[in-house]
Amino acid sequence: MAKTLDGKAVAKELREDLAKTLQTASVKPTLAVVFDPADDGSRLYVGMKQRAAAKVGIQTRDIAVAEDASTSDLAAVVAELNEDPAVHGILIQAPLPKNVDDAQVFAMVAPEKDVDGLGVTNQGRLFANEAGNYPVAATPKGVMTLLNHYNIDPRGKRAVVVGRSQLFGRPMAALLLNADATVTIAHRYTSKESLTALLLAADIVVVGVGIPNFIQADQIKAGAVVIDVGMNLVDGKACGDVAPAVAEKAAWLTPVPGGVGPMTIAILLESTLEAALEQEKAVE
Ligand SMILES: NC(=O)C1=CN([C@@H]2O[C@H](COP(=O)(O)OP(=O)(O)OC[C@H]3O[C@@H](n4cnc5c(N)ncnc54)[C@H](OP(=O)(O)O)[C@@H]3O)[C@@H](O)[C@H]2O)C=CC1
Ligand SMILES: Nc1nc(=O)c2c([nH]1)NC[C@@H]1CN(c3ccc(C(=O)N[C@@H](CCC(=O)O)C(=O)O)cc3)C=[N+]21
Repeated sequence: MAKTLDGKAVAKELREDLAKTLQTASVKPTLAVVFDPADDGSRLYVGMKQRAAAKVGIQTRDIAVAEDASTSDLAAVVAELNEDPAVHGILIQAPLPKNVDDAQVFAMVAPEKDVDGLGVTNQGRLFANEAGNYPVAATPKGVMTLLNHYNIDPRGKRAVVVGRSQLFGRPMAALLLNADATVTIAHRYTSKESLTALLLAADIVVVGVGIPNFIQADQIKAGAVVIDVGMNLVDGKACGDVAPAVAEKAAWLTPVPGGVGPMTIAILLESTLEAALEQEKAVE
């Protein structure tokens, strides 16, 4: 039976450390959250992010986007937030309304306020494995933090990332590559046969496609580490992309809920604090 990678517990520790740091910090960070209130998921996740922020001492500012907003409407919103010295971090919660190109909006965020690391500058730094501190997408960074917590070192391991979005798959693959894993990315055009062959050879599998039970037990090598990033609502209950029976094959598995989700939120808060501290240093 797989052991649990307890994201909920690790995230709680992280948030407690942050709260402690913030008690004596010289700055009170503010995170602006740009989101589509008509999207059920966004309302739910943004609410969770705001509550977690308030608990550690990070202020949030909501910017609800109108249903008929365009990319250029968003450009004006983001430009204003970029200029506002009271805002330290800007989160563009995906997906935005249908007429908006999410990637274009990610790219408009000033790199020093891009706490989710989704803009081209910060993604470029990640892909170049640039040294130093810069924000990295919270979900993949949360996965790396969780692996590190359990002393699972990707170096020399065969890792398969399923999904290639800007939010998850691409930065996940870059982080694993930077950590010296041998990385393969699978996506919609990877045949089922190829995917199964890749998965059966993988030591570390990280899946985020948004399809319940997408990964089955007979596709997983005995003893593999399996990270379930998927977040699906089935009959009102959260479930991931990995079938429950995978727990009988894997050595380690993240639960849903209580795995990657809470890590994503904790890392976002950590990146917001880091951005605020950097910006304060810059004006001194
Ligand atoms: N727990 C958390 O903190 C987070 C959870 N999530 C969850 O992770 C999942 C993915 O999110 P996100 O990346 O934003 O979603 P996207 O819809 O942007 O991307 C989905 C990815 O899955 C790939 N895909 C779709 N169908 C298949 C298939 N049949 N075989 C292989 N690959 C496939 C797509 O491939 P292609 O590029 O070819 O279209 C795409 O790269 C969702 O369930 C989301 O809710 C996301 C972010 C954070
Ligand atoms: N710019 C941007 N950054 C994101 O990080 C981002 C985004 N856009 N768009 C949508 C996805 C989704 N996402 C989640 C975060 C936490 C949970 C989470 O904490 N989930 C709980 C369960 C929630 C429930 O019970 O329904 C858990 O896994 O334990 C889920 C999903 C962040 N995303």
